Amino acid sequence: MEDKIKVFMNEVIDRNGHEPEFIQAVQEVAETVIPYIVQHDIYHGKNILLRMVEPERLISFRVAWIDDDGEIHVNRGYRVQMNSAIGPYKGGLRFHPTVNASVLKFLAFEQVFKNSLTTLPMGGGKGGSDFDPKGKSDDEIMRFCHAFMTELCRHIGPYTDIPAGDIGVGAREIGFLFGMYKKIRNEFSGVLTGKGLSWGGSLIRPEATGYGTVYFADSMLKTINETFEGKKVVISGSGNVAQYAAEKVLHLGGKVLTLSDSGGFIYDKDGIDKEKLAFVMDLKNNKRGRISEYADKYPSAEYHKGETPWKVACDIALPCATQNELDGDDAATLIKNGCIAVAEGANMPSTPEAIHAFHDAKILFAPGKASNAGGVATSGLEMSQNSLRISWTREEVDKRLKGIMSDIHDSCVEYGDEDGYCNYVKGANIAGFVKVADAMLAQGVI
Ligand SMILES: NC(=O)C1=CN([C@@H]2O[C@H](COP(=O)(O)OP(=O)(O)OC[C@H]3O[C@@H](n4cnc5c(N)ncnc54)[C@H](OP(=O)(O)O)[C@@H]3O)[C@@H](O)[C@H]2O)C=CC1
Ligand SMILES: O=C(O)CCC(=O)C(=O)O
Repeated sequence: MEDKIKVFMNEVIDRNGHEPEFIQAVQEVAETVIPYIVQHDIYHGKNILLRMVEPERLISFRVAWIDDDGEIHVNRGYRVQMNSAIGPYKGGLRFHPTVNASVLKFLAFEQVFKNSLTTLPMGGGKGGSDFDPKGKSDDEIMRFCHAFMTELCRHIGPYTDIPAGDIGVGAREIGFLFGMYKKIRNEFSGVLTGKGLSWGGSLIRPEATGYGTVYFADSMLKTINETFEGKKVVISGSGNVAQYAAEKVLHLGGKVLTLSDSGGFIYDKDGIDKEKLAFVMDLKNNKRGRISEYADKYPSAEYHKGETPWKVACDIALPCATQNELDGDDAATLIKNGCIAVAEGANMPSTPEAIHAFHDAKILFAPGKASNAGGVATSGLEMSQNSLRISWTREEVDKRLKGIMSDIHDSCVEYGDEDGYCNYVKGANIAGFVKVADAMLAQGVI
C-alpha cells in the first residue's frame, strides 16, 4: 500500500513540488483514501484522486488600486475552481499577505471534501489575494474590494461559483464585493454568502463556523461520556471563528482560557466570560485592535508576545487561527497536560506530526474539514433561502446547523472506526471522497 501512495504522491510532487501546503493536504488525503480505493473495485483504476488534485480551473489576475495618498498598488488576485462534480464551486476568499497558489489550492482541495461532508450540493473552490487589510482605511478596503471584483465577476455567479469570507474577509468586505458585482452584472442574486441580513444574508452565518466546531467537539465528547461543562478550553485566534467558538463554549458551560492573534496570546486565569468576550468582539470587529489590549484592560490576564497558547494546560483545544499553527511539540505538550480533545476551527492548523501524536495518544481529534464545516454548511443554507426568497428564523438555521454537524460526525464514525477508536481524519476523507467520486464516475472523464 505504501508503494501505491508513494507512486501517487511522486506524480503530485512532480507537478506541484513548489507548493508545500498543497502537498501536505494531498498527502493526508492520499494516506487514508488510497487504501479505500484499492479495496473498492468501482473506484479502482479510474484515477479519480489524480483528477481531484488538479484544479478544474485556476484563475490569477492583477488587482490595481489607489490608496488614500493617491499611490497606486498592485496585488495578485486568485480563484481556484477545484471541483464541481456535486455542485457549483463554493468556498471563501482570503485576503492576507501569505496568500499564494499553494495556500489557495490546499484550501480549495480541503473544501471539496468538506462541502461533500455537509451533504449539500456544493463543489469546492477558494480564492483571495495577497492584499494585507491590516492598517488600511475603510475607503482603501472598499477600493481594493471593488477592484478585485471587477475581474472576479467574470468567473463567478449563483449557478457557477459562490465565494464567501475567510481570513481578512468579513461582513465589511463581502458588502463591498457584493455591491460591485451587482453594479457590473445588473443582478441581485445569491452570488456571495455571508451577506448582511437586510440584503440576503442568513441568520447564524457569522456564528456558524465557531458554533459548528463546538457542536462537533461536543458530539466527539459524547462518545466518551463527556461534555463541555466545567472543561478548560484553550482557543487560538480572535477572529470570526475563534469568537463564536468561545461564545458557544460559554453556552455549554466551559471555561475559555485563551485567545490569540498573530502578535501573541492572552491567558486569562479567571476565564473569558460573556462580558470580556463582548470586549474582544468590539476590539477586533469594530476597533480593529490587537489582542494584547485585552491584558491592558483585564488584570487577570497575561499577554505572551510572539507565542501560541498550546502550553496552557487544558481539557480541550480549539485551534481557530491559521494553517500549521500547532506542531508536534505543541501536540506533545497538550497531551502531557491532559488534553482529551482537539477540534480544528481553522483549516489544517495541526501539522502532520501533531496529528500523528494525537492519534498515537488516542485522544479525540477532529480535522477542520469535518469540524469547521458548519460555516460553509450555513452558507449552503443561505443559498437555499436566497433561491426560495425567504428567511428562516435563528432557531430554524441553528437547528439545521446542529443536525448537519451531527450527521458529519456520524459519517466520520462510519468510515473512521479503528477497533473502537475513531480516526476522524480517515473518516472525513473517505466519507467526503465517496460522494464526489460517485458523481465523477457518473459524469464520465471530463
Ligand atoms: N470564516 C469562516 O467561516 C471559516 C473560516 N475557516 C478558517 O478559520 C480560520 C480563521 O478564519 P477567520 O476567523 O474567518 O479569520 P479572521 O480573519 O476573522 O481571523 C483570523 C485570526 O487568525 C489570526 N491569524 C491569521 N493568520 C495568522 C498567523 N499567520 N499566525 C497567527 N495568527 C494568525 C488572526 O490574527 P491577526 O489579526 O493578527 O492576523 C485572527 O485572530 C482560517 O483557517 C479559516 O480558513 C474555516 C471555515 C470557515
Ligand atoms: O462559507 C463559505 O462558502 C466558505 C467557508 C470557507 O471558506 C471554509 O469552509 O473554509
